[in-house]
Parts: sequence; structure tokens; C-alpha cells
Amino acid sequence: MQSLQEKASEWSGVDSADAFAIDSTNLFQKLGLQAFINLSTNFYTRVYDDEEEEWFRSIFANSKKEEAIQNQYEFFVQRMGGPPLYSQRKGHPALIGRHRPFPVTHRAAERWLHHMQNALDSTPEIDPESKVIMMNFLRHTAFFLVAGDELKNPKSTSPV
Ligand code: HEM
Repeated sequence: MQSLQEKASEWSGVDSADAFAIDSTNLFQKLGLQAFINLSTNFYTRVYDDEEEEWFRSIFANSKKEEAIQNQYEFFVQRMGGPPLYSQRKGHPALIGRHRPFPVTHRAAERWLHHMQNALDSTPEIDPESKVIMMNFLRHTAFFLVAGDELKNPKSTSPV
């Protein structure tokens, strides 16, 4: 059986070496805290304003925008070489478990990545090379979460 990581690589088109290139360079040191705050603010502004794809925006209906921004940038900071801001406040990220209430489908991952690509493109504090490194990690992780989401409804299980 394919592991979640293998599914993530196949579906995202990003192999593990490219996804985890974030561990060979310290993006937090390079970019600084404000770049991460700006990126997550930019991203969630796009998500909460998504009028073209209302179904996507509705996934975030029970989350407060300001909290979602903080959750995301604190996680990115700690995952990309900075202090463990997220875990100090909330514990282990356990991303699959924390996404369990939400429908993290292939389509949702593509919409999430669409907003993230646009957010990166309009965050001038992040240089082009760092954007590529970040996007490879984010794309792989998005599909890792899709693979985790499918564990909720294993297709092989027969209905009872
Ligand atoms: C694939 C599509 C995705 C969907 C539909 C999705 C959806 C959501 C939603 C609805 C929340 C709740 C907002 C909040 O209260 O913080 C959330 C939280 C979060 N997401 Fe995602 N997400 C996706 C991908 C990702 C990816 C790729 C990452 C990391 C690389 C990520 C990291 C996080 C983190 C750290 C939180 C905060 C969790 C918490 O503290 O409860 N998400 N996501």
C-alpha cells in the first residue's frame, strides 16, 4: 500500500527531496518574521474574499480570520527555521488531525494552492528562489493532507 508521503508526491507532482528542501535552508533567517505575517495575511484575505468559489470560502466559515492568520504564520515560522511559536501556544501541529473537521479534497487543495501562489506572488518581501522552495513544500503538504483526509472514508471499506 502506498504511504501518505508517496501519495502526496504522486498527486502533487513534487518529490520528497524538493518538498523538504525547506530543511536545507533557513527561510526564517533569510526572510524575517514580518514576511511570514504578510504572507499569511495576504493568503487569508484572499480566502475570506473568495467570492468566485463560495464552497471554498465556506470551509473557513467557523474560523476567525485573525486567528487563522496567526495559526498559519506561527506554523510556517517554526517549520521554516524559526522559533517554535505555534507549538508553544497550541502543542504539536498534528496537521492531519487538525484538518479532520474539514473537507480537504483534491479540489480544495488546488484552490488553497491557487490562493497561496497568488499570495506569494504579491508578497515582495519574499525573493523568487524562496518562493519556489516554499511552494514545493506547500504543494506537497497540501496533497499529504488530501491523502490523510481520504483515511476518513477509506474507499476499500464496504458499507455496513
Ligand atoms: C489542502 C487544502 C487545505 C484546506 C482546505 C485547509 C483548511 C484549513 C482550515 C479550514 C483551517 C482552520 C482555520 C484556523 O482556525 O486556523 C486550517 C488550519 C490550519 N491549516 Fe490548513 N488547509 C489546507 C492546507 C494546509 C496546508 C498545506 C498547510 C501547511 C503547509 C496547512 C496548515 C494549517 C495550520 C497550521 C492550521 C492551524 C491549525 C490549528 O491550529 O487548529 N493547511 N486549515
